[in-house]
Amino acid sequence: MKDSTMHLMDNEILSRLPVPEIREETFQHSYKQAHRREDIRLKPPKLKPRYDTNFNRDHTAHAISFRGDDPEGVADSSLLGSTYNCSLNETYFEQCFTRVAKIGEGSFGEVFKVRSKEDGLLYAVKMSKQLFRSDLYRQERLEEVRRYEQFSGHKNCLKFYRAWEQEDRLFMQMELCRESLDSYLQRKRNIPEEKIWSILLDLLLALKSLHDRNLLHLDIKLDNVLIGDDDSCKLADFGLVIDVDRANKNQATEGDSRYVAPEIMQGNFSKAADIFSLGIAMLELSCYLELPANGPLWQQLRSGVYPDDFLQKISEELQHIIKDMMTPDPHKRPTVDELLSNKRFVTMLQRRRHWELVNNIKQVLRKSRRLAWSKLCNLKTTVFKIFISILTIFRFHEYPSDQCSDAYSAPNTVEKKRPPHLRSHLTTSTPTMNSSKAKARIDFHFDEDIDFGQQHSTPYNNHLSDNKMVNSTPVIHNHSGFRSRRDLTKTCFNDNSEAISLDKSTFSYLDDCDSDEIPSMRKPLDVSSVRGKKLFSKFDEDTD
Ligand SMILES: Nc1ncnc2c1ncn2[C@@H]1O[C@H](COP(=O)(O)OP(=O)(O)OP(=O)(O)O)[C@@H](O)[C@H]1O
Ligand SMILES: [Mg+2]
Repeated sequence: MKDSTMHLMDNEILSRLPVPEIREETFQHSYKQAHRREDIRLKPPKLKPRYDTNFNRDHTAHAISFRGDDPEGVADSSLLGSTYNCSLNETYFEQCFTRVAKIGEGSFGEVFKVRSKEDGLLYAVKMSKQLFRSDLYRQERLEEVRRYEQFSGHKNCLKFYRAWEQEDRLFMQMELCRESLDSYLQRKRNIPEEKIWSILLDLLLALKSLHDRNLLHLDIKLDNVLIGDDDSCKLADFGLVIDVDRANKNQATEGDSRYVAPEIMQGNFSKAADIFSLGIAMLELSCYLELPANGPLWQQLRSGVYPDDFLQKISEELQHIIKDMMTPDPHKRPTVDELLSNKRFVTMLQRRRHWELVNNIKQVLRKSRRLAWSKLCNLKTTVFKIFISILTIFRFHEYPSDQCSDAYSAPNTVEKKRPPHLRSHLTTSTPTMNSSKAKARIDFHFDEDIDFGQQHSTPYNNHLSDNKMVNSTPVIHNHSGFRSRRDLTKTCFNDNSEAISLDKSTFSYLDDCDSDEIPSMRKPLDVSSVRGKKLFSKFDEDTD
């Protein structure tokens, strides 16, 4: 009886909400990378920039800022600091930063951890993946700069330093955060409820600053929340932010389908859509639930059917607030102010204010310690370089040369007994830098000698057979019920979207790696978002 009722309810839900039409490969950036060469052959040549400016003809970097009078947001190079010499052949990025590592990638940008040559501190630089192909595309990217500048002063929004464009690409220098909330969840799995309340409060405060200005974020998800040095959560990725008054389906772009509010499918954009996304993100965070990207479970979560067995783990108070935020009817969802007036948040805010001074002092101390350490590191590096130079002069030391690799092919040499050596030239998927220095060369020691060319995707993917790529947004074909993220940690998907189990032997080359750590190890370079995917196709058909 119960089954048939559920069945009827499912059918009713299915007829009510359009399902996002998302094909598997839209989630699989790595998949796209693997087929990149063929793609290039079939595609017409890339469009040349069409916008009518003279800025990049001379390849000089130009600062972008909306803080001045210019509504176009274009400022001169003086804002870029004194270190930059535009007559040199190197880009501003190369001249002023040392690239430490690639820390993230989304649908629009690649993010690098860098050290500034100006002050020796670490920052994050987000570089747009695609060249500006049109004025509109460039304006859209620049809009993100405007929003970052607007919210940079808020404690719970990502701090922004400067932006510039060079060679038809946008660069943004931002505070470096420890990790995203998504990778934090992947690492911790069971986050204490106290912490979840604190995260929710941080994000509500960030969202309030947007909603008070009549702006919508439209891409709230765990991947777009970063954890700062002071342990607070910061809302990031303002690429889809839009004014409520302009928010209709022609101007706005919907975010990740896992977090999208149901009414967005009807082209109805409002502040309530952000509340829904935050609510479902909190459900994922507190219950470690794998959010579906489409299908019946996607429908259920948007129709007032909640995964009660998962929700049992958390207090009724938290359950209640999450369910409220996920109410299917956008008009019945609480606003940010209503949520913040909850007694619990009021008490938490009072306590925070009480400790504000102590926390600020702690933060200043931490920053000065880091600054002193980075100066010390610079000093150590200089001393070491001088020492090596002296040794080289007296021929006690030789710099490694490319000839070294020949030793591996020489028979009966000592080197042959070394562990097999894999050389991979990792470059970004967007080779912007002319200088060969820009290509980070990384050597890995794995089981076999493999050279896999110049793709940027994570090398361990290549140990799996072709296209068994793992992505942070896998398409789930199991509709039997809600799943914990834990269930997917040892699963990846093959060409036919069939789940394949990954056991530790698959990753045997990761010798001392605990199998539980596998997912987080392969996570960082995955593309998390399906932003910009057209979800309206069904709606469009219906209305046409
Ligand atoms: N300041 C930062 N510090 C640390 N990591 C960062 C920072 N900015 C971005 N990242 C990492 O890089 C990833 C991609 O960044 P971001 O979301 O800004 O790019 P995007 O292309 O706009 O993404 P999306 O696909 O969500 O639209 C983030 O999910 C995060 O993991
Ligand atoms: Mg993002």
